Formats: sequence, structure tokens, C-alpha cells
Amino acid sequence: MIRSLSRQAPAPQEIELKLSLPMADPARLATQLAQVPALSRHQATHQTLHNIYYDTPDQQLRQQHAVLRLRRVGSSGAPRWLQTFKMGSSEPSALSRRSEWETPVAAATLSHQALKATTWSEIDSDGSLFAALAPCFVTHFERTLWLVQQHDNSVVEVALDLGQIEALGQTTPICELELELKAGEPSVLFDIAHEIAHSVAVLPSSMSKGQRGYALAQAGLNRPYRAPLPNFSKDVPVLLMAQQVLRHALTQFTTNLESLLCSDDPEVLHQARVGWRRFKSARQMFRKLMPLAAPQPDAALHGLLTHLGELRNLDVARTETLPALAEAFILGDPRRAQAWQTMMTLLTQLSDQQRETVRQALQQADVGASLLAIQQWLENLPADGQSRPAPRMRLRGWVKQRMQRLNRQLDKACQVANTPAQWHQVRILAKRLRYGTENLQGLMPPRLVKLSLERASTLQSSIGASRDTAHISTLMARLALEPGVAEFLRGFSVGATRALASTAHSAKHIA
Ligand SMILES: O=P(O)(O)OP(=O)(O)OP(=O)(O)O
Repeated sequence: MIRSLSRQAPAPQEIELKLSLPMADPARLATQLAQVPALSRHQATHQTLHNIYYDTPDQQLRQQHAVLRLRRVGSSGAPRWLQTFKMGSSEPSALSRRSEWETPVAAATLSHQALKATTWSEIDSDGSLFAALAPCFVTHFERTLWLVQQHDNSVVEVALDLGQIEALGQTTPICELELELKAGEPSVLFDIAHEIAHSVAVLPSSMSKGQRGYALAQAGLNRPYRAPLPNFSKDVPVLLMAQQVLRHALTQFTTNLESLLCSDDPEVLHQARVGWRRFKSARQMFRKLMPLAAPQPDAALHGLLTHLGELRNLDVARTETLPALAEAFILGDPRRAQAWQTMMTLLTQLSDQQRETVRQALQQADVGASLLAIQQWLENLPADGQSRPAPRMRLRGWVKQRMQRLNRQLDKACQVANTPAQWHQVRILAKRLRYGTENLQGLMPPRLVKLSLERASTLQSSIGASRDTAHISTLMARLALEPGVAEFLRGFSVGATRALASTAHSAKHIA
């Protein structure tokens, strides 16, 4: 916890970088980490932590991004109790900054008195909220701690937490690393994280244990995550705006990646890819204003993105395109039904294998290191911007200009589209227009928002549906199909490819 030097903001701050550990074997983690050069020079210590989280029945603390918990340190025989109150922000990021007050208390009972020195009264002026508090979930875990002191006097506490969260009879594992800044600049957190990421697979993670506890209690863990669209005032500095847009998109990507490790839900994968596309579109849109160019994904991250795309194609065929065709092929004939079923079983096996490939890729150290580099660049934007200020501009004018440019690019691509690769380009530009409009709609005239969104989604869905269908023939070549099924799908695919040509033709008129 860092004490602020500013007179206006005396609240102690917790600055923390959270990394999840998508490794198959948590039992080896402590040994592996102990060999990381930054940690090997320091003796690890151990703590057993048991935490009870409190909230009102209608979760007023959660709604205000606040956390109140009682923590027992050590065994139940000789316990030490701490009461912790944290106030966070609504900005999702693996690098969190929260106000935090931690006070020793005599027993396992919440103390109103201990909250007097905090900002509690801002959310509970008459004490009624405190009176309505009740336990809502617990966490308990073993913490292995390294206190890393650097030559520049920075101090970072690196904590490996292994244990579980329990809510309403449900449990979920805790397996994560937290790097908390005790002294120095936040960049030192990334320096140490990079060293760790060379040898241990990590993923930047924006969910606190508290958020995961709430999600567990509501059966909402590992569900598809759609980051909320940022809301700006018209005088927000442009780099902060870019940072918020990019942060939401990157968090959408990494949160769904984490869920992909244990969820088979096609929508989780879909939202991971949407997150990455939102990120890429925003990176492209803001690129000229950036003090430093974003790091490009390395080969391992590229590999993961390719695997995700292949899995998405299989998911779409298995859950959307083919089920819609089943009746047209089967026509009530049991033998045809059997042949269709055999194909669907093969397809399911193929997508299970591909899912496994994705999970293996997520466990590669290089993927985490690449994501960490992107996260660091993103968190540094305002600081980098101080040394290389963005050009002065009228924000609304700039946004309008960008959107008009995107529309013009789309017009041009529609006019020349004639080959599958060109239609694909139209679809990419349509998505860019949609994400750009969604991200910046608060700064655009409402009529332009409406027109751009309508145009982008019409193009995107009509070209997308035909393309998914045309893709079936590529996919089918990978499966040993019965001749009847293969012929039916070949015929269907030829028809779909022609439909794609006519869709692209009408797309020129949407332009
Ligand atoms: O020990 P802390 O205070 O960092 O808290 P935690 O139990 O690790 O929970 P969180 O995920 O909120 O940092």
C-alpha cells in the first residue's frame, strides 16, 4: 500500500498488477517462480489467509466498486484479524489502483469504528448500509510472498496465491500472482512481471478475487464477457480517451481468454475475438495520436489468434450453419439421419481437438509475455504522452473526420469488391466502422451514429453469413464424409459462394 503525498488525496493507494497462471500444474509454480532471477535472490515467506467478504443483500458495495472484508492471518489456533476496505474504479484493467485501508481488529467481527478513518461515510452517511451488511462469500488461500527490493529503492511484493473461493456451496480455484507496488513507479511491476513471464505462462487479469466471488455466487463465472462501452465527456484529453477505449477492448480479450481455459461456450471464444478486433480497430484509429506505436503481437500471439479463428469457424459450422441444413438433407430418412449424425460427431471431435490446441497455446509463456507488453504500453500512454504530447485538436471535429474517412474507405472497398478476399476486406472495414462508432458515439452527432451502425451491421451480417456458409466446403475437406453428405454439402457450398457474389453486389448499393 502506498501513502499518497498529495494533501488533497490522503487515501492510501494499492497499486497492483494481477496475472492469472494458466498452467496445468499449480503444484510446481512455487518452485518455478523461486528460480526467476528477480525472486531467487529473496527468501519467500508463507501465509495462510482466510477472508470473509461482506455486502448488503442488494449488493450496494459491489455497485459502488467497494469491498469490505475481514481477513484472518495464520491458523485458527493463533489468528490475527484485519479489516480491509477498498474503493476501486469502474475501469477494468490488470493494473488496478484502489484506495485501501487495512486495520487490525480484535475478533472476527466487523468494526464500524475502524471505518471512521476511511471514505466509508461517503457511501453510508447514516450507518444504514453498515447495519445491513452480511457475509456473502469467503476465500481461503496459501500465499507465498517475495519482497523484491531493487537498486532504485523500488519495492514490490510478489504474491503467489493458491486456494479457493467459496460461495453458496460452490467453489472455484484461486491460482494467481499479484505484484503490489510498495515503493517506486508502476513500471517496476511490469519489469518484474516480464522476468516472470519469460519462464512461467501468465495472462494479464482484471478480475479481483472479490469480483470472482460475486460472479461465483451468481453462477456468472467464465461466462462471455462484453466490456461496457466507455462513456466520455467532450473535454476528455485525447490520450485518456484512447487509453479507455483500448483498455476496455484489451480487457474483453484477456478476460475471455482466461475463461476459455475451462469454458467450452462458443460465445466466450466469440467475445474474445470481438475484444481483439475492437482493440485492433481502436489502435488503428488512434495510431497517429500515439506517443509510441503499440507493440506488435509476436509469433506466439499470432499463432493463438490463428487457432482462435479456426476454432470459431468450427463452432459456427457446428452450432449455426449445419444445424440449419440438417432437415433439408435428412428428409425424414433414418439412414440419412445416421449419416448426418456421423458427420456432426466428427465435427465435434475436430472442434474438441482445436479447443485443446487453443488451451495449449494459452499456456505458452510467449503469449503472456506479448500480452503483458501490450498492457504495459497501454498503461504508460499518459506518461509517454507527457514527453511527446499529442497534437492539439478539437475532439469532436477529429472524431467526425475519422468516421467520414472510414465511411469513404468502405465505399471504395464496396465498389471494387469482386473476389472473396475483397469481400473479406469489406467485412473488416464494416467491423472497423461499427467498433469505431460504438466506441466514440458520445462524441458523434446522433444521426451519424445511427447511419454508421446501420450500414456497418447490414454489411457485416450479410457478407458474414454467406462467407460462413461458403466456408463449409473447406471444412468438409478435412472430414471423411459419406458420399451422400459430401455431395449435398458441396452443392450447397457452390450455391452459397454464388450467393456471396450477389450479396457483395447488393453491398455496393448499401454503400
Ligand atoms: O491481499 P490483497 O489485499 O491484495 O487482496 P486479495 O485477497 O489478493 O484480493 P484481490 O484480488 O482483491 O487483490
